Amino acid sequence: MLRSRTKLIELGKRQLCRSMCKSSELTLVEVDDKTGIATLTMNKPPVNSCNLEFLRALKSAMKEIESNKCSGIILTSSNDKVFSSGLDLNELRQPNPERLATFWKELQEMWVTLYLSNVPTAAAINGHALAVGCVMAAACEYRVMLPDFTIGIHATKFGYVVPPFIVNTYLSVLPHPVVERALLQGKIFSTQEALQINLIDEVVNSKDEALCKCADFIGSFEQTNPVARALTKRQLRAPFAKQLLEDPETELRESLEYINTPLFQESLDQYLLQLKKKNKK
Ligand SMILES: CC/C=C\C/C=C\C/C=C\C/C=C/C(=O)SCCNC(=O)CCNC(=O)[C@H](O)C(C)(C)COP(=O)(O)OP(=O)(O)OC[C@H]1O[C@@H](n2cnc3c(N)ncnc32)[C@H](O)[C@@H]1OP(=O)(O)O
Repeated sequence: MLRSRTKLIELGKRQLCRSMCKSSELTLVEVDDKTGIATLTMNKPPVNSCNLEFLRALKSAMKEIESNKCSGIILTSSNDKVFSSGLDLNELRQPNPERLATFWKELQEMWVTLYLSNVPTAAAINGHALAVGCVMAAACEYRVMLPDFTIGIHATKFGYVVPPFIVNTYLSVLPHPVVERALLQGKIFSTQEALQINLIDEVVNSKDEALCKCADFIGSFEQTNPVARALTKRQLRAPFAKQLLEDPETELRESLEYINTPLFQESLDQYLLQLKKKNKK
């Protein structure tokens, strides 16, 4: 009882000393004056699907947080049912070649920025986290999730070949056989299942609790040297990012080629129809 009250007081304090840093329409950044932790809230209605502008806003917010010497990043959503629905599928459908290439480069850069961020990163997953939504959470160092939501990469279910950097994000969190089965089945996990396979670290009952846990995780590095921590993280993660760092053009070319195939475009059309139909029922 005493412990939970202390927690609540702590939570209150944290909320009081939170100050606005910089916001765009698509992202909201609040920095806690005391801890230096930045909460980056995704705010692209209705479901935080990642179009070009949103990917840009996310990357730029993360870079800004790093350059302001914040002590860590908590990634979360302003939608209380959806963390992120992944890529905006409209960017992939009958695409304008130039925009698609720019879009895909932004995806690569946003991923590298988050995955190799110098500061500790934590995801407060307060809703469904699908496909690239799951990838963003998995690219963080710590994940805490609310019950009764879903998380996973179901690309193969609707005709997507999973690109290597997405495979690698899973591989840095889960053992190879688990990744293989999950990606080949296009498996979407419930919160409880995600906990069982360690795709997430903890389950909590509210967004405030999720933010608190993430802040505690970031606080656990207080006694470490930030430069040594950042370089060690980079050393551990660089092998998974090697291909994108050294040869982003090949990944870009392969992805664009694939997205433009009739096979991909047809399955995308069907998938989008299903999504819309669901709402008309
Ligand atoms: C060598 C290999 C090379 C290349 C491979 C190429 C590509 C593969 C790359 C990467 C893998 C894939 C990455 C992705 O991220 S693809 C995105 C996949 N995401 C989804 O399938 C999520 C679909 N959405 C949902 O399941 C639900 O919307 C959700 C559970 C998130 C929320 O449900 P809710 O009931 O709350 O909302 P809805 O009414 O369903 O949605 C509101 C509104 O938004 C539209 N919507 C939803 N998601 C998307 C999306 N991802 N893109 C675009 N639009 C989306 C939905 O249709 C609704 O629209 P409307 O009916 O007009 O209101």
